[in-house]
Amino acid sequence: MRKIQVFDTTLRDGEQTPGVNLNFEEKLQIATQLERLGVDIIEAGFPASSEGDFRAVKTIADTIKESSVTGLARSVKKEIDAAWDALKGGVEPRLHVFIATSPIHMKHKLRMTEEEVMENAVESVKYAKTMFPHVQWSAEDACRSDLDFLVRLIEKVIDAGAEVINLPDTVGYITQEEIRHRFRYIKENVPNIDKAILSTHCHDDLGMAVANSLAAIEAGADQVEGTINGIGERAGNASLEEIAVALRIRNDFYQAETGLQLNEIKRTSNLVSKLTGMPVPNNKAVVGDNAFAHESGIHQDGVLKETSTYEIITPDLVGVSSNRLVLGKLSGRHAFKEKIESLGYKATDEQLNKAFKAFKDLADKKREITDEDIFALMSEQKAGDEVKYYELETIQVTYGTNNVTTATVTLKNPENETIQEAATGSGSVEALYNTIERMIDGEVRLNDYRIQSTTGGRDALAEVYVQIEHKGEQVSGRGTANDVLEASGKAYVNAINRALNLKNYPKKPMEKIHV
Ligand SMILES: CC(=O)SCCNC(=O)CCNC(=O)[C@H](O)C(C)(C)COP(=O)(O)OP(=O)(O)OC[C@H]1O[C@@H](n2cnc3c(N)ncnc32)[C@H](O)[C@@H]1OP(=O)(O)O
Ligand SMILES: CC(C)C(=O)C(=O)O
Ligand SMILES: [Mg+2]
Repeated sequence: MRKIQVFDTTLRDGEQTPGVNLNFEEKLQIATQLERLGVDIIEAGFPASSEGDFRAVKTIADTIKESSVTGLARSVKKEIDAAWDALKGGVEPRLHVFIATSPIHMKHKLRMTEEEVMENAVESVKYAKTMFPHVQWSAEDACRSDLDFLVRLIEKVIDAGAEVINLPDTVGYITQEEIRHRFRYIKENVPNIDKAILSTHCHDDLGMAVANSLAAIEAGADQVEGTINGIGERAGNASLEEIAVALRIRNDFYQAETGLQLNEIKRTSNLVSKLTGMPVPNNKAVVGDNAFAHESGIHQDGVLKETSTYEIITPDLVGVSSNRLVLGKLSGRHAFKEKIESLGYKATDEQLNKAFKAFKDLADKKREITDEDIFALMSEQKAGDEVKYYELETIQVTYGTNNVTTATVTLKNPENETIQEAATGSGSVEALYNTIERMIDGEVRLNDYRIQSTTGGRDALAEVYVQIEHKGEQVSGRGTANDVLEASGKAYVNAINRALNLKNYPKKPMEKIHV
């Protein structure tokens, strides 16, 4: 299997992300994790750009032992000197020096001719080689540069001592077909190309950075450059974690692999996200929160039967502890059953069907159903196995700071008749409970009332717990609903029914159980 060198530029190009500014300690922390991840080369910064970056590159070079550390410099002697000062204490110091080679950049930015660029590039590589054992040379904007100019230039730069030739797609412009053609053309036409390796460095302006990097690897690039989470200048760089995982999962196709410890990927991604303040989108490949989450019933059923039906990457491969079945309105019975069993509930088919219906009703109102929601729902279901003498049908409460609070309730009574009543109270819950008390047989004494939300978030369920005394029985009841008053009403009626169950109250004429 071909080995692809991984060149990580999270600390240099990644730091060029608008809004990202890593301090010295943060850079060192990320470099240490990159070393653990097993990247071959860490580009730690641009030593001549500031004192802070110089210090960070120097400390990283002096500290990191398992990866080679490099720093970027323009084709300018004093920047190469600064890079040497920062990098010389490291293991096999390596310089990354660059100059732009496209007509647009040469004419408008550098204001140099092809000959001047060539002379400058060769001189800077020769100069760097007087100090550095390893020199990488980059043709900035290579993917918009004239190919025959590049062929002539690369030959000379290799003769000057560059051992890595990087051909960046600086502005994220190229397509896969074109990048393959470029890399093959350079390989076939630069006479001394076997003295160097080719590197690819793609940007994501058209969302093709990873695809283009893989295409360049297909066409002979032996080094790939990118950043963790794809951060970087403008739309960012190629995501190294995506490339490494694509090479592993599709090594049947690419016949190439990196030496990364893939199970360090998630941890590295989290660290970079935290320290740069750049959130990872939930749907991001490999490291997004949803990368191993399954929402719909058909997918969940498939995954429960055999994960490979819908997962081409196993979560543990990239350091994610497990996949996640997200329960929501598109989930099916298999996933629901798996969830309630994992929470310790056993259910007959009939109980499962009832609970599943209640779950679907809830999922229609709530985006994601959490374990706490399932607990609440299942404890209601258990209560649901008892006879429901009274069934709450509708509640209407009018409350105003200057009005008397009034509740109107519709109930189904033990005779299966629908009855309605209204009463007032000093607050909504009191009005509600006064009303219900008027509608049932016997007095109710409320001993305890507690309310809590099952989860965080505005759409969390309210769970109400009550303790009452009714017909000489001390019982508790629970109710769960999106609305606090509905949950309060349900808890109260639930407790009343429990008391009646304990009393073996006469059965309803036609038992009808709602869930
Ligand atoms: C594609 C990339 O990502 S390249 C890396 C980009 N990263 C950075 O620029 C971050 C660090 N940069 C810096 O701190 C500063 O830009 C410095 C210290 C490098 C230079 O700062 P200044 O001297 O103030 O120049 P400034 O940045 O305004 O302009 C860039 C100059 O470098 C020249 N230049 C650009 N690339 C190169 C190069 N590879 N080699 C030589 N000169 C170059 C430009 O033509 C321009 O020259 P001019 O002043 O004669 O017009
Ligand atoms: C400095 C070079 C390698 C670069 O970042 C680019 O061209 O995108
Ligand atoms: Mg770049």
